[in-house]
Amino acid sequence: TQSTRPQRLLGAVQKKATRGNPRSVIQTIDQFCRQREWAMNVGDEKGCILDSVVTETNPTTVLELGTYCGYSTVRIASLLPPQARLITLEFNPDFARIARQVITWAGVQDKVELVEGASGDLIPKMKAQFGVNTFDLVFLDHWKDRYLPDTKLMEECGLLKKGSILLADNVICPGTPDYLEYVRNSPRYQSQYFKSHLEYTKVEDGLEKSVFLG
Ligand SMILES: Cn1cnc(CNC(=O)c2cc(-c3ccc(F)cc3)cc(O)c2O)c1
Ligand SMILES: [Mg+2]
Repeated sequence: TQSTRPQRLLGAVQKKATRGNPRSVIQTIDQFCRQREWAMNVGDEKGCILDSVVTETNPTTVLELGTYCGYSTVRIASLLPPQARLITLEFNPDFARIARQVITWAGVQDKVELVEGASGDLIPKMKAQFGVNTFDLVFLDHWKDRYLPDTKLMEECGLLKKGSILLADNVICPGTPDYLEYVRNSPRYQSQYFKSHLEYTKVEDGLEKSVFLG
């Protein structure tokens, strides 16, 4: 039977990346996506912007919406201080299965909790079921039409505090127009656009960083 692209990406990681070395896992995936097959990881260019936002935020509790193969999960987790934790939500069980193996290969599994399910169902359970108070940083990289409803849901569930950072991928390509309009016009957010390119291409894309003002 035919392998899937995530399975081939995992194969490259297990063949070429050094176990326990997150940077080598990231480098291997980027090389695979440039030389073999494009995949919808945040990628190296936008990944550097993600790294700088993570390090300047120095978060203890991070939420990632959309794990895919775990590329950004590994990127973020590798920058977290020892006690910090990252909860990542993935709807697709096939992606989740691959991501768990990428995360373990990178050796960051102790900082990461991967939860399978729909973000709209899981966000209201964060406090009671996952012991979360508020998130210092949220990385939005899942279905583009879920960015806005899930942001409103996080507000309603009291998961954001004054100073919480939302960092959204793909605000230009594929685009999240309703989300952008909301965070750029709402008095409850201070937003900033980081111009970049769609992963592994010359197409314009970017990250939107929005600070929740409370
Ligand atoms: C199926 N699925 C499970 N999770 C998701 C959420 N992610 C995306 O949809 C996504 C899509 C693209 C993209 C795809 C085709 C294209 F031509 C241009 C861009 C890039 C990204 O960085 C993404 O995050 C989709
Ligand atoms: Mg993306």
